[in-house]
Amino acid sequence: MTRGLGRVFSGFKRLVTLSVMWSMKHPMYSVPLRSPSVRSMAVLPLPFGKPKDLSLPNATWGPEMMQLYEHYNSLCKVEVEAEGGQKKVPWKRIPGYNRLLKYATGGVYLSKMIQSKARLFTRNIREPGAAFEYALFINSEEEKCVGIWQVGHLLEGPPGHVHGGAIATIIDTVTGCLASLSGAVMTANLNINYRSPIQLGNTVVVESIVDKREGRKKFISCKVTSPDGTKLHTEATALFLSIDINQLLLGR
Ligand SMILES: CCCCCCCCCCCC(=O)SCCNC(=O)CCNC(=O)[C@H](O)C(C)(C)COP(=O)(O)OP(=O)(O)OC[C@H]1O[C@@H](n2cnc3c(N)ncnc32)[C@H](O)[C@@H]1OP(=O)(O)O
Repeated sequence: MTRGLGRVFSGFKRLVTLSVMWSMKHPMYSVPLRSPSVRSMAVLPLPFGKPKDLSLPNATWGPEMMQLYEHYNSLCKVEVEAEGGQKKVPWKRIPGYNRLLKYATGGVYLSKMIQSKARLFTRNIREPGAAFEYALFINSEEEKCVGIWQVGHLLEGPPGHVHGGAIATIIDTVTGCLASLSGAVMTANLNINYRSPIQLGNTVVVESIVDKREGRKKFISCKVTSPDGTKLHTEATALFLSIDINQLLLGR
C-alpha cells in the first residue's frame, strides 16, 4: 500500500517537475530556491488535505496559556494607521507545522529530499501537551516576537522543572523567528542566564527584540517570564547571521 502510494507520487512528480520556487507566509520561507539538485517538486492538490496548524489551542492548553493566546490573538486584529492613510495590522500569529518545508502556499508538494531535511523537532512530539506547546506572535513594525509556551513533562531536567536545554530551545525558536523576518538565518551565538527555574506544566511568556544590526548580523535579546511578568526566569542574547538557504539545503 505504502509502496503503491510512493509510486503514484513518483509518477506525479515526473509529470509535473518544476524548478523550486516556494514561499510560505513567514518571510523566512519567501526565499526563492532555484537549483537543479532541489528541482524535484510537483504542484499538486495536497492529497492529505490542509496541514495541521499546531500553534492553535488544543485540549491540553491550561487557562493561562489560553488567556495569553486570546490576548495576543486579539492584537492580531488591531489595525493601526500606516503611511498614506492606509491601515495595517502589525501583529501576526505565525502558524506552526510539523515540517517546515513540506507545505507551501498554492498546494506545493516539495520533494522527499527536501522534506527529509525539514522536520522541526519542537513540533514533532506526538503526544499533545507532553513537551512544547506554543504559539508565536510577531510584530514586524516594532521588530518584536512574543512566544507563549506551556512546558510538558517530557522536558524535565531538575526534578519537577524544565531542562536548561529545553529552555535554550524555546529561546532559540523565539529569537530565531524574529531574526528570520527578513530572510533565512542561523544561530551563531546564544548566551543564556538562568535566573529562576520553570516548573513543569507552567506557562511562560518569551519576549524578544532586535537590539542591533551590522551587515549580516542581527543581535537579539530575550526574556522569559511568568505570564504576569512578575517573575524573571531567563534572560538571553543571541546573534544570528543571515545565510543563503540554498547552501544550507545543498550542504555547501
Ligand atoms: C514559521 C515558524 C518559524 C519558526 C522558526 C524556528 C526558528 C528556529 C531557529 C533555529 C536556528 C538554529 O537553531 S540554527 C542551528 C544552530 N546553529 C548552527 O548550527 C550554526 C552553525 N554555524 C554556522 O553555520 C556558521 O558558523 C554561521 C552560519 C553561523 C556563520 O558562518 P559564516 O556565514 O561563514 O560567517 P563567518 O564568516 O564565520 O562570520 C561572519 C561574521 O560573523 C561573526 N561571527 C560568526 N560566528 C560568531 C559567533 N559565534 N560569535 C560572534 N561572532 C560571530 C564573524 O566574526 C564575522 O564577523 P565580521 O568579521 O564580519 O565582523
